[in-house]
Amino acid sequence: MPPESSTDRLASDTISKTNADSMDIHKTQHSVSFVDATDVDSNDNTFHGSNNEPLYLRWSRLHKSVQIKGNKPGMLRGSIAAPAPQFNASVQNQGSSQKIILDAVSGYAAPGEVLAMMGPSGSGKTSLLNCLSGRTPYDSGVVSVNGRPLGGQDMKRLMAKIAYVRQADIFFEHLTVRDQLGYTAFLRLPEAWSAQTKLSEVERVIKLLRLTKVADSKLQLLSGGEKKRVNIGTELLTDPSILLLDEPTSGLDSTSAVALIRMLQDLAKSGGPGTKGNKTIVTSIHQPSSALFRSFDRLIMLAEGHVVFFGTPRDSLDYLKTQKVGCPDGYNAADHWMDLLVKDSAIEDSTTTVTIDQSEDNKKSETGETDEYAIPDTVESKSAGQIRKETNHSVVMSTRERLIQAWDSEAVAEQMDSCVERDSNSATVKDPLGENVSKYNTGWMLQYRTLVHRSLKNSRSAIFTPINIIKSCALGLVSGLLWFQMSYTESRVFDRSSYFFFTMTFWVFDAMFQSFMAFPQERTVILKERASGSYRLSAYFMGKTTSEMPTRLVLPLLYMIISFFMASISNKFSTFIATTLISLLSVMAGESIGLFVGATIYDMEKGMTAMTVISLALALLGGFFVENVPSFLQWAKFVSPFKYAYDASLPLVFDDPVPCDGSGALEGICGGSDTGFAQPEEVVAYLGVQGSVGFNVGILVVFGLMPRYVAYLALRAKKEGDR
Ligand SMILES: Nc1ncnc2c1ncn2[C@@H]1O[C@H](COP(=O)(O)OP(=O)(O)OP(=O)(O)O)[C@@H](O)[C@H]1O
Repeated sequence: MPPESSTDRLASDTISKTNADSMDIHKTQHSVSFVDATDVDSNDNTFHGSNNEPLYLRWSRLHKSVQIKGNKPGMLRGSIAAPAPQFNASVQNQGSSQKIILDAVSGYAAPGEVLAMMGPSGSGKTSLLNCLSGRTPYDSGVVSVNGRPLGGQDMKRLMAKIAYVRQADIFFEHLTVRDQLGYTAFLRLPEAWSAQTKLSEVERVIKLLRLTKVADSKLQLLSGGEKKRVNIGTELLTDPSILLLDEPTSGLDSTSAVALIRMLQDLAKSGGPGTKGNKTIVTSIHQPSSALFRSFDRLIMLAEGHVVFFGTPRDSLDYLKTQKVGCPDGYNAADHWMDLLVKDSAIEDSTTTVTIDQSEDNKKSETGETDEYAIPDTVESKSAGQIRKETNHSVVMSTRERLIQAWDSEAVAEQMDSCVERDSNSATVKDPLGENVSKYNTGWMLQYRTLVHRSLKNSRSAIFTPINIIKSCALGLVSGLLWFQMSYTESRVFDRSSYFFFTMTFWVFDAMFQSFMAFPQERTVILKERASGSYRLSAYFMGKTTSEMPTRLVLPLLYMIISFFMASISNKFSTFIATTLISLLSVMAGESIGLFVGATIYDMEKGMTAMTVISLALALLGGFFVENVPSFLQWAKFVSPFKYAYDASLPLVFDDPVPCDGSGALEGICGGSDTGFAQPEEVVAYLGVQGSVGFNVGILVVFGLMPRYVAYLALRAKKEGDR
């Protein structure tokens, strides 16, 4: 424990003030809850009863650590690539080590307030938000909502009730703003609500976030700030009581950043038009301007996973004074905090000094704001510069560590515990997450229908692009010309079979790579949406499979229409239909393999390598290129979908006797003669076809389903926030 000092007094003053605030809000909260409870519409009790109630979020002694794998010495790593040991102490550890990313973190966020989370990069802001939102587990500690400590199952339900706006704006970029919000409304608003009500909610959010002008623009065309607002809007649709935001201002110019934070502050106070109750807002933010810094209701300062301050911005400045590191006049308070807390090897090792006066000036000129603390002349600027000069590494290190040491986390934790205990003993406390045990607001069927609709729209724009249509037509034309008007005779038997091998190979490859490439992008959207309890994975998978099928199949169909008749593969229309269906089935098999690789291998580069090896190996094993596959590899051809697509097509094409023409192509059957016929079954056997058409089609169906199912299981095992 730190020695009794003015620091301690200030910390305990801050805490008791905090507690007093917490008590006040807490008192009012019960009366609000009571009014809300009586005001519930009979149709939507699971929703309004839980989501609109002001919620008090507290956490105490949160601890989280992760396993860090040590670098194994490799040829390169051991020599050139490894950093010099003196610069990177942790890398020296060859085995795995434990890294503490949150250590005894305590605090609270109250309804009607914006809590700003600040700290240098890597201080644990995202990790804390992830834990509070239920996205990632923590090792120990307590998170409570309205005095109810949350267990593992509660955390799952909490995920659906807390809106969490992550740093990255992840959407299906082909959709418009209205589509994005509309689909979210249908997936996440209570099923009992009418479509009209859901659409009016969408319009409310569009208006609230000033997105009217871009409502019908595709997301890929929006600016960074507009995308961020859509991201926030997507979460606000459910009118959540708690809104967590991870650096919502990153990538925004300072004017938009200020506007966004002001909007959040309004939202916290009023709940926004058409909503009930105040919102509890927690946002992480990087170095706001002085004015913005002072406008937050409360701050939590983090450094290396420790809390170094929790309280109001004004108190934070007093606190720093007691620590003898007060913010100099004319200096941005947020920047000052950051200077004290930052641990950057580049700064520590540097002998030159970066002047903060400049960054401050830049900031002010960007925002056009006047700093309330600013004292316009050089005397003060100079003293700020001098202070900055003191921030050589020894001072930075000792100040940060001293601040970590000085903060009495246990006192905050004890206050949180006593509030939780008092609340849980209260007779009026009810389950803040509502009685609904499911984390979904909608049933499987509605989720499936909505996702089919969205996927149809999305895949139509993503797959059915002009460039893909041109590709299919051009390839059809080239193939048609290469195999142009083949006669149905002995000499063209191998050309005919090679047409099918090429066709099946190309379309399986194409589907494999397309679905593999599409998946990493889609996977992040799915993980994000699933983390907020939008839908079941099975609904998504079924929706994707059924909706993308028609669009994915149109392209091979175009190719077949052009090439089949140009090459004169057969003059029977039924053969055209049957072989086209088989090529479509092989596309489904290829897509399924692509999904499997995309879902199981997270790393794009590794996935790409795996795809290349798998696809080429499967094509080679198909039996077309190597006639005499070594006996120990004979089994391997049975794992190639190309083989089944090829074997299923040939009996359909060679269904009439083939006239011998003396070319010797079917030497073993025609014997070099130009009279007589090779019987269909003899031809297909000569070409090495195995199994009946039905059997090969059946195996193709299995290929279309099995890897897809494994991909589903792999995706199920992944959680949002996994790194
Ligand atoms: N799963 C993990 N494995 C290894 N390290 C992790 C993991 N999760 C977090 N960390 C580490 O924990 C620390 C805190 O990370 P976090 O993302 O919470 O920081 P942050 O304050 O949000 O940073 P930034 O402001 O740059 O986003 C970082 O050093 C990060 O590398």
